[in-house]
Amino acid sequence: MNIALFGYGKMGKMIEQIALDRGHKIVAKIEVDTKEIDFSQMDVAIDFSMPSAAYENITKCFEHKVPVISGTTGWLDKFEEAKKICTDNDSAFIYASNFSLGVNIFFELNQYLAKMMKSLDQYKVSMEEIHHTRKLDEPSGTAITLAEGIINNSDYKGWKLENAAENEIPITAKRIGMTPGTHSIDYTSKVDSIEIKHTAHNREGFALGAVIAAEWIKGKKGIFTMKDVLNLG
Ligand SMILES: NC(=O)C1=CN([C@@H]2O[C@H](COP(=O)(O)OP(=O)(O)OC[C@H]3O[C@@H](n4cnc5c(N)ncnc54)[C@H](O)[C@@H]3O)[C@@H](O)[C@H]2O)C=CC1
Ligand SMILES: O=C(O)C1=N[C@H](C(=O)O)C[C@H](O)C1
Repeated sequence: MNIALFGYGKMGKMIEQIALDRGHKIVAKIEVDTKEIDFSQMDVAIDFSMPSAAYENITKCFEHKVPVISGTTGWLDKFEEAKKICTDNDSAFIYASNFSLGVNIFFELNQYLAKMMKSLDQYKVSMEEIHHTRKLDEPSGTAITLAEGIINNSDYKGWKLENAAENEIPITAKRIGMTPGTHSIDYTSKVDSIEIKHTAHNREGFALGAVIAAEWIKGKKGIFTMKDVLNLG
């Protein structure tokens, strides 16, 4: 399959390595905003760029009917517009705040736990995410997906990084060294705590998930999620 990489930083390079190992060809590596892109050879585009660049990269691909796998976080204020442009152009799209298999299982576990905790008022939820010091956005996209998973299955109404109200989930974002990505959710009462945690040991899981998603989307039209790709029901 011919893959175009939008963004050739830490993730772009890791994705290239995995895609080549799986027999794919990299037909473009785009690192800056440019008008001279040849879309004709692309079967799928994978965007791991920057919050400020993702929307334009993704929508340009849709206009050329190139399916997109998007992993860039911090641009979701334009998500609905991007989905509309995908549909209008009969293209295909998967966005995931986290492409790793482990985190996608963790998303399911988080929702299941939130449902069980819903009626237990004595427990208060909180979340912590830790990433490397070069990360541009906070909280992480993964933390936002986790917070939405709790909100959709409980009486919590939102999330906040600081000064969370009683019905909001407090999120602490820490930036430490080279940390690839650690997310934990804690339910604490006066007598005990329950904690679930996912720790990425490196970036390989994110990159493999993105390449698997690219293989899966080839030839499809529409808007999908990693739940579809991984058959998580
Ligand atoms: N969904 C997931 O599983 C994961 C998502 N991410 C997200 O992916 C994004 C990239 O992460 P990293 O590779 O670690 O960052 P990075 O900073 O190492 O790489 C970003 C690259 O984008 C390039 N870039 C800047 N403007 C561009 C443009 N207009 N078009 C194309 N490329 C452009 C930069 O030159 C840089 O090489 C971040 O938003 C991060 O949060 C990171 C890991 C996993
Ligand atoms: O920027 C990163 O590195 C990561 N970003 C994603 C996020 O914001 O959740 C996924 C992963 O945690 C690594």
